[in-house]
Amino acid sequence: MTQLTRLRDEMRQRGLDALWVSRPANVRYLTGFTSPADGKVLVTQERATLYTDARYTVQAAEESALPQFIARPPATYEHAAADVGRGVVGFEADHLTVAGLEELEAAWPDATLKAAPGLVEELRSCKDDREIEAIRAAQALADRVYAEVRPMIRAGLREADIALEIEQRLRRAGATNAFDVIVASGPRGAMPHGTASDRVMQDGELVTIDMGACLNGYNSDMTRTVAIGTPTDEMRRVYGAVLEAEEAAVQAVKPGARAADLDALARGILERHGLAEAFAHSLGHGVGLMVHEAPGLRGTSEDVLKPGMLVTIEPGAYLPGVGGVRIEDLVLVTEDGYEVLSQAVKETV
Ligand SMILES: CSCC[C@H](N)C(=O)N1CCC[C@H]1C(=O)O
Repeated sequence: MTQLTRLRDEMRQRGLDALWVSRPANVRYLTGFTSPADGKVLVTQERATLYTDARYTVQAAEESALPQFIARPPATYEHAAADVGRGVVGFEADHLTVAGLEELEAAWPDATLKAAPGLVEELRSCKDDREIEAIRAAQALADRVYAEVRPMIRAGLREADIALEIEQRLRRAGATNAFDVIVASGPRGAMPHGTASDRVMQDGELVTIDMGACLNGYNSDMTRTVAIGTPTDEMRRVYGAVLEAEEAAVQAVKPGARAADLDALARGILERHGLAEAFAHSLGHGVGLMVHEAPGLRGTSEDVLKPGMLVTIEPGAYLPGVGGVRIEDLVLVTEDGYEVLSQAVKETV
């Protein structure tokens, strides 16, 4: 079943005659258009039209098989009005701004606009073979770059030197950073989003590297924590606890597993090590056209894992003023279990 066919089924079930798609990752998913921030899609049961402007006339025609209408609002909305008519039109309430909604209401006075959050995101959460191969390739590149850069993580270099090496190598290979590289050394390891700073790394420290490649629009995401020299007994103990939680959660990945249960499994292990408070975020998230997408692996999630989902498993422990550890793998949910896509070595510290 194609993406549009699946989407139309969902729209029927929700009583939508049309869907106005504004979130860039969703626009890209449905159209293949690689500048989706400047595109929108109107999907009905009969038609799907990509709307973009004249800067993209050639590009959109090259990239998308969908019919295109090149214009800017209000001409965009005037054209779409013919398909919208008096129907019920879903909009992406978790993306469209209030001003954007007001524009649609003014342009389509006869239509009924209805919040339809998460419709395309739900479809995107299960990847097809082409998408899985794209993410596999992004992760393989990230693994290779990590292996090349790992020997450079030593006392006397700045965190930023490591991030720069990673970014340059990804770019030479035709990719970009999926997000600003996190290089958090020593006490900065207590910052889960500690993007690389000018701090000079020192002997006896742990260093957390969280990196991803974005290749052909698809992302990877992986974290390793490594030691420079010999870290303190306390940090070695924390590392062991995080590794235990990470491996247990990975091994529990399978179709039917509840995301909330996976989070609780990892959290329970860290709690037994006295690190419940130190695990300051959720266990993981889906990865695809966006670095963070469905499913959410957190305590409040109602998501259940299905084959084709690609998720991170990334428990961490953060001790303010002391340091931190995070270990993250990118894991594919298979028909009968899981496959770990991230292959970078996990070191003993
Ligand atoms: C800014 S993107 C961060 C990527 C990273 N692997 C990640 O997803 N996380 C690091 C801390 C927890 C988790 C998050 O929820 O941001």
